Amino acid sequence: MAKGLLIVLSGPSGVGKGTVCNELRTRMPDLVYSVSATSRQPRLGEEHGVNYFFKSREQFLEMIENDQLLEYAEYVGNYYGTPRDFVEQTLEEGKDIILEIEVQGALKVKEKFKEGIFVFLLPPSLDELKGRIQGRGTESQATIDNRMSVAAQEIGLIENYDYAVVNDEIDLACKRIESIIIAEHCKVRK
Ligand SMILES: Nc1nc2c(ncn2[C@@H]2O[C@H](COP(=O)(O)OP(=O)(O)O)[C@@H](O)[C@H]2O)c(=O)[nH]1
Ligand SMILES: Nc1ncnc2c1ncn2[C@@H]1O[C@H](COP(=O)(O)OP(=O)(O)O)[C@@H](O)[C@H]1O
Repeated sequence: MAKGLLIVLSGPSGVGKGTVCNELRTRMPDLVYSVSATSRQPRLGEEHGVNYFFKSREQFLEMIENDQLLEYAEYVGNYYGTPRDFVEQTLEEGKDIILEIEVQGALKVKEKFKEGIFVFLLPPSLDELKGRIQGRGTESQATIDNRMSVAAQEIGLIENYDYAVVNDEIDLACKRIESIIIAEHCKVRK
């Protein structure tokens, strides 16, 4: 059986990765989502095992030690990482899986999975990006400033990606990503 496709969706904080992924879940029910582990505190409404596997820093370090993570990164003071077994198992079963991760982690995945499909989600502008983070109301001003400076560095690494998708409207952004996945399935693999 052919292996599934590994799709990596990255982009700055607040660009709409979570929103786009939620919408894709409805539109592409066969696409599997990788649930990451993190040492950050849950936000209101977030559930363990659904949004993230919430871990203490010690538990997270133990996962690194035991080689349970495909990649991990420290981002604005917290650890985030992709559980390895679930990804490998899903691909072996011939199913497509999407990882929503930041740029350092995406570059590490690229070293291991050259055949992965790397998609960068862009905001229409940096002002719009700041507005979206502020509008979400989940971060303090200091965290927002920090995330904005990380965002500028992240956008500078876009050349490592296969596709750039602007998230101007959710519907359009999802259509672009759906089209990419469909096209990748039609590709002649050499
Ligand atoms: N490297 C890596 N980054 C992750 C992982 N899970 C989530 N992230 C990224 O970590 C960053 C911060 O995530 P989060 O605190 O949930 O904030 P938000 O995505 O900006 O709402 C985002 O860019 C996520 O895409 C992971 O498993 N590995
Ligand atoms: N295309 C869009 N147009 C307007 N607002 C959006 C769009 N996509 C996402 N948002 C809003 O931007 C904020 C950040 O989105 P979110 O999905 O949490 O981003 P991320 O997961 O990349 O940090 C949310 O309040 C969300 O409703």
